[in-house]
Amino acid sequence: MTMQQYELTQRFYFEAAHTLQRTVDAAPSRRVHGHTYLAEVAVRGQPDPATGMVMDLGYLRRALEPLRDALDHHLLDEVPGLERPTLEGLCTYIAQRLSTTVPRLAWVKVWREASGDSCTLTLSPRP
Ligand SMILES: Nc1nc2c(c(=O)[nH]1)N=C([C@H](O)[C@H](O)COP(=O)(O)OP(=O)(O)OP(=O)(O)O)CN2
Ligand SMILES: [Zn+2]
Repeated sequence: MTMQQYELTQRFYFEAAHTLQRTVDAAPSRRVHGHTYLAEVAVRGQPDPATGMVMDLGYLRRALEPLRDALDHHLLDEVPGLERPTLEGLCTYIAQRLSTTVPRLAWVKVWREASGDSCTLTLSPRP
């Protein structure tokens, strides 16, 4: 029988400003402007027989709190450790920040509901 894998997810949102250097819509993108972002992270695994949980969601929520604090109402261009203020950069940043505190991270998704833009970073399982 194949081993069953569960994905446990937790979502948060943040409001943030940024500027972007790009060739499409270059002038408005260079100006400081803001978006409402949503981010979701998934942990993959099997429930611990003792608890029935892959991971306690309370633990995951606690791990996400400092991340939200670092991003919400910030100018993303100035957030230490966030190399690019793009959806891709945010996925990388969130994955890196969680890598030391959240085991078995499966993917990180960041999106903007209003425009329908999203990026998902899929993390390969550690050998
Ligand atoms: N690959 C990526 N491309 C773009 C990203 C990104 O994170 N990754 N981000 C942006 C911008 O943040 C930008 O503000 C969105 O611009 P745009 O697609 O032009 O949409 P807007 O709603 O801001 O523009 P309207 O002209 O109001 O529709 C761009 N690209
Ligand atoms: Zn933008």
